[in-house]
Amino acid sequence: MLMVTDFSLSLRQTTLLHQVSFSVQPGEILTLMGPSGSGKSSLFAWMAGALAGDFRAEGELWINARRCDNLPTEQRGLGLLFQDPLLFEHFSVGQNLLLALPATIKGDRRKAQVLDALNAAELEGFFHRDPATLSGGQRARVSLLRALLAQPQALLLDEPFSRLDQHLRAQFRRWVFAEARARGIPVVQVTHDEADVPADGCLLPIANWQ
Ligand SMILES: Nc1ncnc2c1ncn2[C@@H]1O[C@H](COP(=O)(O)OP(=O)(O)OP(=O)(O)O)[C@@H](O)[C@H]1O
Repeated sequence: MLMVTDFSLSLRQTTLLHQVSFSVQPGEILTLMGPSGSGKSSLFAWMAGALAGDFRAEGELWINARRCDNLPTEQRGLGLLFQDPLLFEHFSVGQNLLLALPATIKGDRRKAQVLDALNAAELEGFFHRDPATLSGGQRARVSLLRALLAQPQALLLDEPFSRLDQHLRAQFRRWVFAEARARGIPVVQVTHDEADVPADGCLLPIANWQ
């Protein structure tokens, strides 16, 4: 389970968010929606341990009963998906995915797991592909595989569907949510599009404070 308690965020003298709390069960999808500039991406950056700039943040982040807000990013166990998936462009698709695997997976099992994941994502034959040659939908799927292969405790989605055309968007969204449910991963997403909110998901409005 992922839980945020009493999260407050201010930027210089301005309070952006005041005591926001939520929890997300395994396989559940929580959607944060709110006006531009209300602090949604900054909340994500704080959860990921990457809040920079002049912000002041308070609150607690718990992931599977472990307090994480004081841990370095790499120890939080979060998978992240953004609007513009960043891949290592000088590595192949397969190498990008191998890098995501935990060190506990050894030897031949590493490549086998990556090949299985590519097959499951209908990307068979893509192991040696140069990321620069991928379509938007293929790149999105590779970025999700990369997040999932790292065996995350929770997934944060910051508008990862918004750059895809409508058909691909619906398809990719279904796939992301199905994977999260099947693996019991709690998901928090930020979106501006109500179509991204699953019928059985929860919606948390983030309003401009004050
Ligand atoms: N690095 C930064 N330094 C200073 N101010 C910043 C920085 N990043 C964002 N801001 C400001 O902080 C506020 C919150 O920004 P944030 O990106 O979290 O909002 P958001 O709700 O995600 O907006 P959007 O829906 O437009 O993505 C905005 O007023 C923004 O201009």
